[in-house]
Amino acid sequence: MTPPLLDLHRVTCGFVTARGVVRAVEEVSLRLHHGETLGLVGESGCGKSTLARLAMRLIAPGSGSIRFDGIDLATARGEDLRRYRAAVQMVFQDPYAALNPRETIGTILEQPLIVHRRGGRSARRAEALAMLARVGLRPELATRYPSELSGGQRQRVGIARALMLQPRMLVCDEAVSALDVSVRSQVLNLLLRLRADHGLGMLFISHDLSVVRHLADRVAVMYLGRIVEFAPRDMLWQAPLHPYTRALMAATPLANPAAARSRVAPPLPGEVPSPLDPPPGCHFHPRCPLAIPRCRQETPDLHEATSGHSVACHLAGESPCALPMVG
Ligand SMILES: Nc1ncnc2c1ncn2[C@@H]1O[C@H](COP(=O)(O)OP(=O)(O)OP(=O)(O)O)[C@@H](O)[C@H]1O
Repeated sequence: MTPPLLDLHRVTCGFVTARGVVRAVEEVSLRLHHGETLGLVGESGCGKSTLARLAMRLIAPGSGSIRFDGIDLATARGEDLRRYRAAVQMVFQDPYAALNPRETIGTILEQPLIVHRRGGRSARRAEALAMLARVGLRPELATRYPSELSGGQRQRVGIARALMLQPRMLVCDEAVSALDVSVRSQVLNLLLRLRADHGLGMLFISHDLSVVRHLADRVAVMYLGRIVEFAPRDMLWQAPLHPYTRALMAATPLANPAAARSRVAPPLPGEVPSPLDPPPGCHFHPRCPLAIPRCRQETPDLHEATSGHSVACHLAGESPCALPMVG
């Protein structure tokens, strides 16, 4: 059987700080299949970027394992590591910060080919021009500098650069969050088209539910370092099971117009607690309108409530009808 493209198994990652250990990611298990887009949503600080950095092998987990196409990232060496590095690329939130201001767009696009020793000078230049066309940019832009481009054009360059090595997976961390609404939908549509053309797998991280709804096949909802719900996109929007997911949807009118009209679910009260000292039991219990004593003591497991739809909530499995409906 083909292994998943990305396979995280009980991954935990903490950061040691002067004030204690920040538990950024706790026991996260996720599988991303070939060609699939996995959306990862949650409020700021819940561990989304840490998960992206783990998948990019920029940091190593404290425990658990991460495999890419069967390759264990902790022990990968030589050819395996080289293959992984070419196959997994990242698109950043702020393309301006991610592009070298002193290099022309053409040179920026050629850089990955130079690093991976692919092609001669003229072949590289031709590939850079072809990639500009593929992301909807004019060839003249190859001689321009990042400062001469608009935000949308820069993000297209960021995407083009990520595609130069013909990767099999893109990690997009808030890739469209900095863009104006109209440019955002153009870039999202570009990503959709490229995904289809290249058969790309995508880990698509965003705090914006409407963006994830547009793009993702399956969605993982994260809260304070843990996955609290995981489901195919339509299933999640039709029947969100976790009170946190419901509250997030209610707080995002665009993600759920029905919820915007009739706010049955309560808005999200309070702030995300500190990951330096997360609440015991279910991390969400201090903000949960439905919390029962068990939620303060016992960590709910992420379990399959219906086929393909997992949730970590003591109440969701037992009496879904008790939960307020959104929309
Ligand atoms: N290098 C680090 N050292 C210490 N703490 C860190 C480090 N990186 C992240 N954190 C902490 O880990 C937690 C998770 O951060 P992370 O950036 O992964 O969350 P996020 O969901 O991506 O949030 P945002 O959308 O704001 O980036 C936060 O409390 C953050 O302050």
